[in-house]
Amino acid sequence: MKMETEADIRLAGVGKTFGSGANAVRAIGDATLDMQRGDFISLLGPSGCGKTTLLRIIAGLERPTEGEILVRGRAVWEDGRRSSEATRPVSMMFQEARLFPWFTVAENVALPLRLQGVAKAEREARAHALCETVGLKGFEAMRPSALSGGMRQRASLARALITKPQVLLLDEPFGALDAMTRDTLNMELMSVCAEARVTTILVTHSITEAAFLSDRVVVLAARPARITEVIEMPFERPRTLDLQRTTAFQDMLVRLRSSLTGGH
Ligand SMILES: Nc1ncnc2c1ncn2[C@@H]1O[C@H](COP(=O)(O)OP(=O)(O)OP(=O)(O)O)[C@@H](O)[C@H]1O
Repeated sequence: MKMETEADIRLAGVGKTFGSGANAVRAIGDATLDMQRGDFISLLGPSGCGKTTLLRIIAGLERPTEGEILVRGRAVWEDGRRSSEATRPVSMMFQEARLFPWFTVAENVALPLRLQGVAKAEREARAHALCETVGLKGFEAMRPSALSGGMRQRASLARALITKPQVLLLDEPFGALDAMTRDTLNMELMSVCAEARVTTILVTHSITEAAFLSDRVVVLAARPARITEVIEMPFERPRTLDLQRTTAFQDMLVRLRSSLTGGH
């Protein structure tokens, strides 16, 4: 069912309890949030507070026990069933690259198109073009085992983008990489998302990363995840790494840290 709504993503009173009775784990309390097309938000919160669960619910990988999620006006879950129509424009990327070792880089990147039944020539052309966009030109024919961790995440990002998603969900995608590689990939991510006006939600443990990339940072309290504050990042775009050295940015980090620790 298509409902009229302004928001690109709408969370309305979303809650999730795993298990029942004495073994019940309340992972998410009552999450309500609207995102417009092209918004970039980060979810920041203590470890185990339910960030990944919230992302999985939006992607349709996990069923909420309460509330509703709309993507572009369509309910992700209806009568307990996932709507593949609602999740079609959604792509998700994980901390580990999850590439298939027996496929080449280009084959891995093209895989979602193969699953959609796109013809080989078009798959290859699009995979090669995207490999170039994410800095993997010349590596298309290699196996993932021949790539560095950063390059594997580039391939993983290309695979997430190949279906031209309108919504991108990122679960600490560069968390395992060194700081320099992470900065580079974050810059590229920001420009790709801005260019295609992709609505993006990033789960991160890094306050700096959240402040640098986002339009708004959603601060979550410890389990069950509850949104305690939504803070605007009023920095002009396009942003460069120099922004991180400014007083305004440093002040924002202090503000975010204080919000994360509940003002203590
Ligand atoms: N399938 C499941 N069954 C039972 N409990 C679960 C399940 N998945 C997650 N949980 C619990 O829900 C809570 C939230 O987990 P989640 O992975 O969403 O947190 P997180 O904020 O992403 O953690 P981190 O920052 O450490 O990655 C945790 O207590 C976790 O143990």
